Amino acid sequence: MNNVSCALTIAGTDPSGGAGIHADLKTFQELKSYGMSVITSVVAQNTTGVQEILHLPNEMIVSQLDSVLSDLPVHAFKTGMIANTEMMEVILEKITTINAPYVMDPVMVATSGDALIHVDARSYLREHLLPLTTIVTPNIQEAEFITGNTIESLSDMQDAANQIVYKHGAGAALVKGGHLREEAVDILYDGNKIHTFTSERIHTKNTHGTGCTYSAAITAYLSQGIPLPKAVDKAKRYVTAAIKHALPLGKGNGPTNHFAPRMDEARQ
Ligand SMILES: Nc1ncnc2c1ncn2[C@@H]1O[C@H](COP(=O)(O)OP(=O)(O)O)[C@@H](O)[C@H]1O
Ligand SMILES: Cc1ncc(COP(=O)(O)O)c(N)n1
Repeated sequence: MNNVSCALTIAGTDPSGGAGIHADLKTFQELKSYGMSVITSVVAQNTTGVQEILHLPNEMIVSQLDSVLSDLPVHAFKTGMIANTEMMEVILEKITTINAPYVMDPVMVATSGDALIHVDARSYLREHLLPLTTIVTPNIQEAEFITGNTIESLSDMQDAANQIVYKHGAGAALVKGGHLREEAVDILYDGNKIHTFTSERIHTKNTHGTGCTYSAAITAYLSQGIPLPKAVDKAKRYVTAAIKHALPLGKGNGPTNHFAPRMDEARQ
């Protein structure tokens, strides 16, 4: 098979299959990019929350990155959960050698409310990793941390997206308003203009892994050479269908459904 698009995720695990590496690989597969993964932390979690976390030694993270980078092409990559500053430092050194779009999901807290990264690591992420990105995809809470400002309206989201690019050096910023208004509105600033992506709000508690799914879909489309903002537009459709048909599995917040976007497309 020629012209295969290769997408890499660097993130933590979710044995219940809804978030992290698992959501990323399912999304890459559904969108027809070849998926690869480097695991940062093994997370015992499910739809109700996080039970335990084991961080892999930094040497093992580097070793996994070397295994991939010495042997296979990477056409786009994303980072998710990177738990602490030391881990960020070793990952930074390796990813600066990759010549491909970089999507950062600045994961800080899980949908369940459990902290996924050390508080100190947030500043390192903002100061050192953010300037390397092609696009960063913060939710409101993460955008508030990055900018230091409260976000309560669409115009606050636009200001935050602008600031994340101009002041903090991201290539582009997609501020996700999933939790803000009746409609699910996301604001993208790509360095040229503001783009708005709106979908209906779906009344469901099954939103485990939505942020991972969205950023993985953007990564898959970028790996295929689709430019921003088209890649975001297509990814927004993917995640909306995945939430609309989210699976009522588990006792807490159920996972997104990766078969759903394909089914929706087939119906059109
Ligand atoms: N209930 C919902 N209905 C429709 N779209 C949603 C809903 N919740 C979140 N979204 C959308 O899902 C995507 C992921 O956003 P969000 O849930 O805010 O990310 P995170 O998981 O990082 O908190 C965004 O496009 C957001 O607008
Ligand atoms: C390993 C890992 N990474 C990220 C998330 C965030 O998930 P969500 O997409 O629901 O914010 C998670 N729960 N676990």
